[in-house]
Amino acid sequence: MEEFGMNTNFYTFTNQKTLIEDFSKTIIDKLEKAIEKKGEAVLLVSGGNTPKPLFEKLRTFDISWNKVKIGLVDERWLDGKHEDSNAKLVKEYLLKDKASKALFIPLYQENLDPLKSIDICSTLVKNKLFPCDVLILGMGDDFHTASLFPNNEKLKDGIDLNNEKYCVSMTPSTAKHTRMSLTLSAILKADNIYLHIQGKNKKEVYEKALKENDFLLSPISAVLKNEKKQIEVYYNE
Ligand SMILES: O=C(O)[C@H](O)[C@@H](O)[C@H](O)[C@H](O)COP(=O)(O)O
Repeated sequence: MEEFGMNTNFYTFTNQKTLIEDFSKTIIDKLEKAIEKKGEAVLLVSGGNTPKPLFEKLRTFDISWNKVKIGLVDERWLDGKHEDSNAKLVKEYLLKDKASKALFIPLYQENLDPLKSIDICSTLVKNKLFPCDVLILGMGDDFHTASLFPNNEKLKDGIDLNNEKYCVSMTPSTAKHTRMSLTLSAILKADNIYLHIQGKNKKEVYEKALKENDFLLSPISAVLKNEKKQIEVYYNE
């Protein structure tokens, strides 16, 4: 079932399996079209639990993964071996089987202080991961997306559409670890932007976010209500 909002197309699936079947095919189609057109494709993914079955499905597709660059929409600033690292999550769930040939571009750099490395990370993301063909967001119950967290002093920079930097770093009050995140302006540069959410609770948060105009309280609302790009929302109960 499809519902069309201001800038959002909302696709509801009755279960995770049917969503993953449909969503993975949509993503693979975008990647293949990019490879056909440019000779390469860029996929940026978020962390969390929701994308795990999607990653496991994506890696089964037989496409030219050696022409796909995979990066992160955000990272907890941790060594790639730490259990909470998004790089670890991507390596464990996505960069296997057919997709093992993809080129992964990590955000975390051991010798950098994230709070002082925004310019370094922004340059890396801009030069190595953009133009971006597919960007997949998740959403927290606190209305965060990527690592753009509410009630955070750095969020203003993170969602300022005039901020030309591609990254922002913040230490959330509602989640563990200092983070490096793409900024809203970077996220909206992606050609195809998806929000992947699961469970009735997330649906309620999503519906509240559509009505919330204070983006400092609800960063996901800054994405959903943007005036530049269509957001494709994939949801199953
Ligand atoms: O690094 C992260 O934590 C993610 O990028 C984050 O934005 C995630 O997408 C949401 O927190 C949803 O996480 P779940 O899918 O686990 O609910």
